[in-house]
Amino acid sequence: MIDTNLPLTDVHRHLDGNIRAQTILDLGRQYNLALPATTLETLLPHVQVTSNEPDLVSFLSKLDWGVKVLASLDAVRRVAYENIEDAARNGLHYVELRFSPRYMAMTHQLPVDGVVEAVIAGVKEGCKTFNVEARLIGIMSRTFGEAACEEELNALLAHRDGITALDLAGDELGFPGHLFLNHFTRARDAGWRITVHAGEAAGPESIWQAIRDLGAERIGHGVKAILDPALMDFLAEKRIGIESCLTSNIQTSTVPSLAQHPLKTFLEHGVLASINTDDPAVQGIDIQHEYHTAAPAAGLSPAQIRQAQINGLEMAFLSAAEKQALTARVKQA
Ligand SMILES: O=c1[nH]cnc2c1ncn2[C@@H]1O[C@H](CO)[C@@H](O)[C@H]1O
Ligand SMILES: [Zn+2]
Repeated sequence: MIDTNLPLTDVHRHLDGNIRAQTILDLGRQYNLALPATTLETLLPHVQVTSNEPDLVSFLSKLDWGVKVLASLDAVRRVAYENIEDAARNGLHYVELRFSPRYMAMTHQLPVDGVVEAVIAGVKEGCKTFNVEARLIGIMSRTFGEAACEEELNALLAHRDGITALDLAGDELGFPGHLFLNHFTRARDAGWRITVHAGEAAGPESIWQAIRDLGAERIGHGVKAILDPALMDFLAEKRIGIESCLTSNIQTSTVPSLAQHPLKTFLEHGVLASINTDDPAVQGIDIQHEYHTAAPAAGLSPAQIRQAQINGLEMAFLSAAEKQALTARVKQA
């Protein structure tokens, strides 16, 4: 199902939603932290989704143990490095990793800009070791409000050259996009690309708002676009990328079943949509599962799955020359 002559990408993957359970155990021991369990088997239900959660916010609480063990900047560097190792193991040639530095810093009061620096360093080292190409997307966690997001943005801007784009994630219903207009103006002024989690918990108006007011060139999830025919046309015409995450949308109860997922309709409508993971370690999935199991269950034909793979590269926050170079490297291999 995956075309091995084409780059395999994942452009929607949370670095801090992809901390290995084994690493949570290791760091808990290393820093003498109280964890809810002491073996991998008994820890898993606390750090992984075992059955679908009733809503997005319940799902998101599953990420908390991963960041609670980040007791030092070394720990942050380790999880960043392991994210690249995992990407390589999953067969990814290119990955965009997004992370919320203030969320990662919160439990142990790490310096937020230090977290940004440690993530950049760990990813850079990983890319060299594992021959994976990566870009970083800074997340503002909307769940903590406008002031916290400003702090988060300032820390990201302190390392602006190591960051490619800005995103807004967390509780979409509780903290709508209009609260963050100034934040996104600053991000665009810094020359960053923009993607926004929208139309996951809230409706199509949230997607319109992300595009028109926040400057989003891509949308995370965008599931609710299906409810608005004018928006569907607009997305297709303007080549706005939709970062679909199939299994995630089931686990958050955003979509009742894969058979009812709108990705197939997006592709039929000519929308630039791709297949991505979201929070693979928390979800207990990887990109291979999304292509080989979730996509067929969502009704995608082999040709549509291939189109989604092509779209993933087109949507990537890379220059045309960088995309060409990546394609050439994969063909040669
Ligand atoms: O599927 C999702 N939808 C919305 N926000 C998410 C999702 N997965 C993770 N985060 C949020 O992203 C930040 C960590 O990178 C956290 O704010 C987490 O709650
Ligand atoms: Zn996400």
